[in-house]
Amino acid sequence: MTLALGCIADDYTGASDLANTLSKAGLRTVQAIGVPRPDLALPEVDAVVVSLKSRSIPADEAVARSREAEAWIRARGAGHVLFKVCSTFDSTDAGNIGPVTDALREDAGEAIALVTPAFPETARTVYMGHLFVGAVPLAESPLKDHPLNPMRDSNLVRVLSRQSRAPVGLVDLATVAQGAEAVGARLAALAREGKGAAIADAVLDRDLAVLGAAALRHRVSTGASGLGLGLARALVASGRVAPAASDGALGEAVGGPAACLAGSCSQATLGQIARAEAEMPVRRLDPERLLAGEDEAGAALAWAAERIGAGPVLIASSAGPDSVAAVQARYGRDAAGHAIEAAMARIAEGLVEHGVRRLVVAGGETSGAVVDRLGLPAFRVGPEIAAGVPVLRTTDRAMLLALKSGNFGGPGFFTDALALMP
Ligand SMILES: Nc1ncnc2c1ncn2[C@@H]1O[C@H](COP(=O)(O)OP(=O)(O)OP(=O)(O)O)[C@@H](O)[C@H]1O
Ligand SMILES: O=C(O)[C@@H](O)C(=O)CO
Repeated sequence: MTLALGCIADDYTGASDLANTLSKAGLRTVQAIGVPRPDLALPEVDAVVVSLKSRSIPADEAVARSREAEAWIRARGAGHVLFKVCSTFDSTDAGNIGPVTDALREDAGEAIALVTPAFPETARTVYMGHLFVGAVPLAESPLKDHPLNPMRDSNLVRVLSRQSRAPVGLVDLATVAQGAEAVGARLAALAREGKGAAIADAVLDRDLAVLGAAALRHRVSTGASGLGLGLARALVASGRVAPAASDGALGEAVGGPAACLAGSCSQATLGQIARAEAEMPVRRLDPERLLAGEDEAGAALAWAAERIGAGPVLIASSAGPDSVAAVQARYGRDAAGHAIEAAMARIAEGLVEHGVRRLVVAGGETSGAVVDRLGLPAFRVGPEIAAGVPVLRTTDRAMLLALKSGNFGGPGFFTDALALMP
């Protein structure tokens, strides 16, 4: 298998978002969980998205895991590696977008890396290096209250500079509007000034097509699904990939009980859980009891076991910013997050033991914990439920999943997802 494009995603939901975008753009794509083992049989594809759980771990570990993924991808012939980060640039001053981009750029022998989280389809746009979420700057969006990486600065040149070894420049929209040659010239000029990365503006899909064409002339870039779209279009336009129709077919129905798990505390997910309360039984975990050592997971499983024969259920730990802040103040941010993720993973495992083969998970870290616990090696990409969220089918067993990034999906997401997961 020779890859046209290799991608390293810093979380599992982001990886499925990217796999969905690449597949819609005509690239035959597989999402692998972690660096694939040598004995993993993968179908013939144009692109592989290696999913890591490296967004919120120490920077040196994120760099080491990303380098392992990069070595696997390069050994399969990919000329370009895209490091997939969140469209809301989720990170802290300690990393991990800057350190991983620095490392991949150095390994590729490049002077500068193009970086853009723009994804207009989900209303993420970048202008003058400032990231907008819908109509508001990042720092005024709900991301300012993210449980793990509150985003309080909308200027990505500044954000990335604080995490990077080399200074960071800007490719502004006026340059992008002049086309890929102009972007290439600007990158070269910034590299001569000693910049190691450049935030690129983009507000429309046509800007992404320009950035994709410019990025493809280099061996590495960093961005969200929007840059993936640009790269896919450039690969097709260059004739390096013959576009495949993505028919969204995922084989036979799986059937049996279905369940949803939510660990995301994003505003979008909170609204989706509220809506689901009118549509299916919903159980809310009590984080205080869970962190105090009570068996909340066991109780939730017993609750689910009584109901899943009759229809889907939803189990959620999600809470609003005030109660998240209270739990974190008492138990610590990371300890609270990890304990809740571990409980969700245990619940997922128990649900599968009770016959669940159709599972919807909301939240990147939560999805990572669940997928790891279930030991799922790779997914094929099926129909799109909402922008950035496809149905996934495991390559090694008959199971359907949807891994939803916290902020994605419409108000009826859980029911919408299950309707596409027969
Ligand atoms: N009630 C709660 N109080 C404190 N932390 C919580 C609570 N519920 C969930 N968490 C933690 O908050 C974090 C949510 O992160 P997760 O990545 O799952 O969602 P997200 O950030 O909204 O999604 P994405 O990364 O896809 O945007 C997890 O570590 C989770 O365990
Ligand atoms: O880019 C996005 O917004 C998503 O794919 C994601 O990574 C959220 O965690």
